[in-house]
Amino acid sequence: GKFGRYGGQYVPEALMPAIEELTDAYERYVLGNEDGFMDEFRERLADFGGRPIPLQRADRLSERYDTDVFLKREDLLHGGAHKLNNALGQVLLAKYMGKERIIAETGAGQHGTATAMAAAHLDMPCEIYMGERDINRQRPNVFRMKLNGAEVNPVTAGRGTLKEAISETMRDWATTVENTHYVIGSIVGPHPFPVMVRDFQAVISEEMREQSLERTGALPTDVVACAGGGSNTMGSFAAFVDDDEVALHAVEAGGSTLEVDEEAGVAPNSASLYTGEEGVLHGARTKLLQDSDGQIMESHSISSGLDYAGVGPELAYLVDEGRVNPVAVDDDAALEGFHRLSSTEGIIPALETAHAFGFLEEHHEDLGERVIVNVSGRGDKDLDAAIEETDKR
Ligand SMILES: CC/C=C(/N=C/c1c(COP(=O)(O)O)cnc(C)c1O)C(=O)O
Repeated sequence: GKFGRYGGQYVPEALMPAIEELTDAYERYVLGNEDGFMDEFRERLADFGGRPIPLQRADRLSERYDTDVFLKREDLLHGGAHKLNNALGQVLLAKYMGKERIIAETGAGQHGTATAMAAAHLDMPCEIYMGERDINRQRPNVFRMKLNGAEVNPVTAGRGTLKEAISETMRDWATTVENTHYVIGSIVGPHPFPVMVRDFQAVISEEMREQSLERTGALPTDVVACAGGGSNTMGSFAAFVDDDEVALHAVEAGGSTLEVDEEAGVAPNSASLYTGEEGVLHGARTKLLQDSDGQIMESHSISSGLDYAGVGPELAYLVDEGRVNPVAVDDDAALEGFHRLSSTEGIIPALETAHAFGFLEEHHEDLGERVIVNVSGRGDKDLDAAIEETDKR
C-alpha cells in the first residue's frame, strides 16, 4: 500500500481490523472479480450510471486554442459528476462484504449525493457528514442527499469543510466497523482506499483511451484534470501512466494566492502538490499544506471540492517522479473558466472543473495537438456561488 515514501496505513489500532477486512475484500472482489463483482459493478455503472460517457470535441475551444480539444463528459454521469463511479463501486462492495450501513464525508456534496444515490439504488441506509460551511455553499446537493433517503450530519468543528468532515466520518467508523462501511470520496486515506478508489475511477481513462484511438487514431498528447483529493485526476490518468508520451496535468486550486501566511496557519489555496510538504493526514503519508511546526493549515478555494489541505499519495508520488505536472489555478481564473465553458460550449461546469479550463486558457501554448480535459462535474450546484463571486469582482 505504498507509493514510494507515500501511502501506508497510519490509523488507530481500533481501525486496523476494519482496514484488514477491507483490504481482503478489495483483493478478492476488485482485483480478483470474485463472484463476478466487477462484472456487476460495470453492468450497474452502465444501466444506473449511464456509461460509457462521451468524449466530445469542443469545437469553439479547439478554434480558440488552435488545437483539438476533447471533453470527457463526466458531468453527464448520473448525479452530475464522476463521483458515482467510486460511490457505486464501494456501496456494492459493502453489500458483498455483508455490511448494513453506509457512511461518507462530502465537501462539494457531489460525493455525498453519489453515495446517497448508490445507497438508495442498492437499498442500504446512508449517513453523510458535511461541514456547516459546505452545507451553506452547496445547498442543492444537501436537498438531493435527503431526497435520496440519506441523513446529512452537519460538522461544526474547525472551518466546517472537507478536512473536518473526513475526520468526523472516521470517528464514526471507528465505533461502527462491524456493520458499517465508510465510502471514502477520493484517493486519500489508509491503504487500500487510494488504490481502490483509483481502480473504480479508472473507467474514465479506460474509455478515454479507447475513444481517442477510435476518433483520432492516436493517444492524446495531454490529459488535464482538476485535483482535490485526486480521484477524477487519477481516474483520468490511470490508463496513460505507462505511456510517457502522454503529458498529465493535475490542476489544483490556487485560491486567492499561493503566498502562505505561516503565522495565521492559513493557506489561501489548496495547492498541496504544488506547495505542500510531506506529512500524514487521514491515515496516509502524502503532501500537505502545513506550517513550519507541521500543523496542518486551513486551505481555501472558491470550490468546495478542491478545498482540502491534502492530496492522494499516488498523485504525490507521480509528481515527485516527474510523471505528473502539478499546476495551480487561482479563484479568478477558475471563475473565468466557468463562464468561458458555459458561454462558448454550452456546458456549465462545476467550479472544481472550471480550474482545468483556467489552466487551458493560461497554458494552451505549451500543449500538444490532442488535448483531453476531464469535465469532472456540472455546475448546477454552484450557480449561486458563481453569481455572487462574479458580482463581487
Ligand atoms: C470527497 C470530497 C470531494 C467532493 N468533490 C470533489 C470534486 C472534485 C475533486 O475531487 P477529486 O476528483 O477527488 O480530486 C472534482 N470535481 C467535482 C465536480 C467534485 O465534486 C465532494 O464531496 O463532492
